[in-house]
Amino acid sequence: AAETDSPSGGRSGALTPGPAVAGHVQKIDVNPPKGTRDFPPEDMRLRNWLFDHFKEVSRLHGFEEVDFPVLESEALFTRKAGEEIKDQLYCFEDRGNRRVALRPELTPSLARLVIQKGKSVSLPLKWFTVGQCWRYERMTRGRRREHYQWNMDIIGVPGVMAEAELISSIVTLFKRIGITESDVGFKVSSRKVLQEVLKCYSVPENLFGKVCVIIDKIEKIPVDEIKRDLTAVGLTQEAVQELLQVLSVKSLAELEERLGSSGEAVADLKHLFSLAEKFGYSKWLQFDASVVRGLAYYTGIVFEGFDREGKLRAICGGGRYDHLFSTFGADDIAACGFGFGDAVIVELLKEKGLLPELGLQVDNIVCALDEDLQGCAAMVANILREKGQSVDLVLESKPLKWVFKRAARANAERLVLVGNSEWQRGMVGVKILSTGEQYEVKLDDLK
Ligand SMILES: Nc1ccc(Br)nc1
Repeated sequence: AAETDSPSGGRSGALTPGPAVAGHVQKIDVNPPKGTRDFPPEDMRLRNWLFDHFKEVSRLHGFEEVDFPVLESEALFTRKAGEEIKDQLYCFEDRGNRRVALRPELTPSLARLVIQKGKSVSLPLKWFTVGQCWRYERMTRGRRREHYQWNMDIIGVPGVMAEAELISSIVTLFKRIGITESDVGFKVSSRKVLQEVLKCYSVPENLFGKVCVIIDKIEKIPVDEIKRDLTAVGLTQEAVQELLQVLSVKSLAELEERLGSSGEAVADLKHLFSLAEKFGYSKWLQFDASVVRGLAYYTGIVFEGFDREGKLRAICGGGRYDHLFSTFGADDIAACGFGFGDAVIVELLKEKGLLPELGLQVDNIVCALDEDLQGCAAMVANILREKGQSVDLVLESKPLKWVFKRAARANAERLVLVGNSEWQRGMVGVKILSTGEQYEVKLDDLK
């Protein structure tokens, strides 16, 4: 039966456990909650491989790691701009009657911590985190409800060197995992383009976020719906027309013709593209006036990483958010950042045949040949572990055939066998599994 959320919040369907029948326990549903994932060892190795690259790139760029609770006050995310992220908030009332939410994104938590730290931290801040983010979406669309996001943020730098540095970080990541500029690119624009157009039509500043959120849907819903939604928030037909035209501008030169050279939008974008030359990633960037991103708080440069074959959703996205802090009642601080999810990138690596082969790897299997030598085997394991060697210690009596099979599965370097006669002479048996070479070695010489 199709899985649907029943009003009671339970789930109907073939696998849902029924009530315990008197005398025996009904088998539980061993799958994780709808829209969530387990990470069994082979998936966890891939996740760690990816996250280790995230963290190494952040370290290379001089960023400090931070973290926040996955549970936040709902107030952090209740922006009134019609964002999808708010419609899908995984929120509830806790036992203390507090409105809380599983975070749908990391930037508001980061802003909260920066405000909390206040003058005790010196700007600029370069902070990064990798954290799980949540959304509650009716499973009718069968989409995931959680993913992990790598975020890097620069707080306190108003100039576009900050955005250039963030894009440099992402390019570095792509290169490390074998993705090139022929596989992906970055669409770059600035929300100041929209701001300058809206200003010409005397559209009140407080509508800016809403207009951007509507326009972000331009490739997802019919243009007539976009026009209707823009009109509904109070834009005139002329303003709507001009907005849609400026979004179809094909080059920075054409944008400059349209908006003039004196505006910040053109200046910022020209500066960013010239910095891209210096950073060496010009080939990765393209101006695309239609990029606005779907988060209400962006105020300047926005960018998103895309796959050139056009098969996948955006790989990453980010931009400048210079007024987020004042929405939390604090003084504004110039800021920019990006989010990079753990799902689309893995789909891209699969497409490109770039998934790494990450088998279990252990240095030694240590095995007692007799039940009463288990303690001696533990001593051997200890000696090796103190030398930094990984040891899979066989914990119960097993036939040698089983031990060899486990050693092969663990891709072990060597097998260390603790036998009675050898032990009496202070020796253990060693077998190098790659060559079959076999020898005895004194315990003290084991390394
Ligand atoms: N914001 C958000 C959270 C979780 C997933 Br899956 N996608 C987007």
